[in-house]
Amino acid sequence: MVPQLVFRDLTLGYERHPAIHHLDGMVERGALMAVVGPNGAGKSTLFKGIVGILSPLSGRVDRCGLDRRDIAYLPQVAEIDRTFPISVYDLVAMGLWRQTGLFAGIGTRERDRVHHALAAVGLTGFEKRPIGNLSGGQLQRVLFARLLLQDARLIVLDEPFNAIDTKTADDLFGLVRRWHGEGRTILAALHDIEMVRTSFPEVLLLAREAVARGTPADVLTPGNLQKARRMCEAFDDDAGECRVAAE
Ligand SMILES: Nc1ncnc2c1ncn2[C@@H]1O[C@H](COP(=O)(O)OP(=O)(O)OP(=O)(O)O)[C@@H](O)[C@H]1O
Repeated sequence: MVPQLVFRDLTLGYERHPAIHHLDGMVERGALMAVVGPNGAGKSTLFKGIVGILSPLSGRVDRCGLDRRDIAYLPQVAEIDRTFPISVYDLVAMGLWRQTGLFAGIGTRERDRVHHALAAVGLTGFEKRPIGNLSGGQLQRVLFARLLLQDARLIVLDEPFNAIDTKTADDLFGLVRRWHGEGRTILAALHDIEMVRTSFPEVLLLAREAVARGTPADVLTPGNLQKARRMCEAFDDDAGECRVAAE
């Protein structure tokens, strides 16, 4: 088993208030892991810690030699500023920064790759559209096209299938399967428990700390899901750092 991520007594939070407490564990290289939990369980916070947007309050995330540029991150759609004046083509082309650098020009080969990525998500012809004119599902397709170009070893997807129709979710999950087949490590925060049961080999149930981890059949039991709900409801958002450790 080769680790891709190791959490060592990881505590993450905001303004010294922990949102994720004392997480230990490991994600294997090539894993396809769903992260589930009630609203406010800390899924997005964990992902921000993994990709390095949020520094730990204590403990650490070991990325096992991955460079930041080897990590692709799809934030929740709600976090994307759709008023930003950028076209579909330019947003997708941003996925090439890792290879081309920020200020290098884009040549014919790169242009072809952008067009191929857009074709792969079914958006040929949308190149000039401002992102503000897209539907939610179309924007999610654009963001997946950008991920395609990033060619990352670790792909972190925060609620990638929320508020999109079944066809779009199926199409985009096809890309996730493809990445998994290529040996990339994939983490996805999801609320669709049925999708996790049918499509993910591994799941982490979070409620500010790890409640359970393993196969969907072992983790997604009524007892564990109820426990996670109770733990989230009982959590004190104003708690100081290391409250748990001090108890
Ligand atoms: N920028 C922030 N500043 C302060 N607190 C935050 C911030 N972002 C999240 N939190 C808090 O951290 C806790 C965990 O939130 P997080 O967004 O990680 O949960 P989540 O599991 O992703 O929830 P959801 O399923 O609703 O997206 C919540 O109590 C939330 O209010």
